[in-house]
Amino acid sequence: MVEPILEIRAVSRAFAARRGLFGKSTGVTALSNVSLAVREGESFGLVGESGSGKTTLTRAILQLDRPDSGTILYRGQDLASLSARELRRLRSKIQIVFQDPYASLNPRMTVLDIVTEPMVIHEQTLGLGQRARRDRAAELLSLVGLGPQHLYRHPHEFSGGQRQRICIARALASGPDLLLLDEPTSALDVSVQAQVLNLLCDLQEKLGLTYFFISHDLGVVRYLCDRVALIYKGRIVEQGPAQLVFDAPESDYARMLIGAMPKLARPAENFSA
Ligand SMILES: Nc1ncnc2c1ncn2[C@@H]1O[C@H](COP(=O)(O)OP(=O)(O)OP(=O)(O)O)[C@@H](O)[C@H]1O
Repeated sequence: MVEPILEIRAVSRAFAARRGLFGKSTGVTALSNVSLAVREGESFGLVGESGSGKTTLTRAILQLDRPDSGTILYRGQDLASLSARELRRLRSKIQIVFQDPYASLNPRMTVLDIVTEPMVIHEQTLGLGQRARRDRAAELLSLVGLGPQHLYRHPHEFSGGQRQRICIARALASGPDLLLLDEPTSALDVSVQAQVLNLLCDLQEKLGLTYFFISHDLGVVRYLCDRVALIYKGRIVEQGPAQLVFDAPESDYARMLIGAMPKLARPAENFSA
């Protein structure tokens, strides 16, 4: 079998007890024995309601937080065993697009500075000089449907959808093969959501990207993802091919989620532009 690009093996993470009402200690188990594998070139959806552990897992994949136990492997390499240099290189291969394109762009920076910033951070790996970085930024903008005339503008001059395109261009700047998409369309109008989702599909096809798509929106996940895992209170309650999970859910939680969203029946109608 082909080695997964990303594998999560039995990852658990608890957070220290907080003092609750009446001085009672309350610990939080954010992730409990989570295992999943993402195959190269696929879109894998992680679906769960607020507080189910999605952000904690994402932070662990990005090495911003360490699990208490378990292993995270990128192309078979245990992230915990990498040297600082190897980790830097790895960070150029795994990038993230956040939910809110308004909050995730520095208003004082030009689009050129925003899109070239990862090229500067990963200069050792990419070896691009200033001129090459500018040319690459223009190429990336064109790839996401913007033009070179946008390079010297600031984020406030763009719509939400355009800002998310800039975020996607920035995420692609270091040449990643795995994109973590953290609710990338949920802050956008529905019509714009469809355009950004279509752009993500096109980019995946053109660049052979793998997507780890984090969402609580089952319609979006059903539209975009090949396989899906449902997470509830830090545990994976069901995972498998998206069609199977949506058409014949096995767990009560999956049935409840899917049953609560009747408009999902024909997702293509909702999203085709
Ligand atoms: N640093 C922390 N300290 C204490 N508890 C935390 C911390 N980070 C997360 N938690 C708790 O861990 C659980 C999982 O949180 P997490 O943010 O991973 O969920 P989520 O699925 O990403 O939610 P959302 O969709 O709202 O972002 C929650 O109960 C949360 O309160």
